[in-house]
Amino acid sequence: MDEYRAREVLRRSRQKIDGIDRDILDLIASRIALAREIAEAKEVLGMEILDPERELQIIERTRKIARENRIDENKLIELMKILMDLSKTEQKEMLRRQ
Ligand SMILES: C=C(O[C@@H]1C=C(C(=O)O)C=C[C@H]1O)C(=O)O
Repeated sequence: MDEYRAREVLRRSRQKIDGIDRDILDLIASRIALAREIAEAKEVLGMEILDPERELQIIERTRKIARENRIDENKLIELMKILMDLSKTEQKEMLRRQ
């Protein structure tokens, strides 16, 4: 790869990463919106916000996807746990505000 091409790859790849980051953040917002809906349903059903069995399923699915894509599985699981913590915080906040 010559220098001209390398600069082009850097510019284009960063542009794509910016688009992907935007999509990821939009998807996180959609995930939180769904979690808020789930919180309302759980309240009607008398269920706890925390569902350890469901979280375990999500973690196992994440582990599988990490392995398939050769991504550090502990890091990817850590990321999913942050997303789940975020959704539980938002669920609690939404029920508190009701
Ligand atoms: C969103 C839910 O509530 C909690 C948050 C979860 C999540 O962010 O995926 C999963 C299980 C629950 O601990 C749910 O029960 O589906």
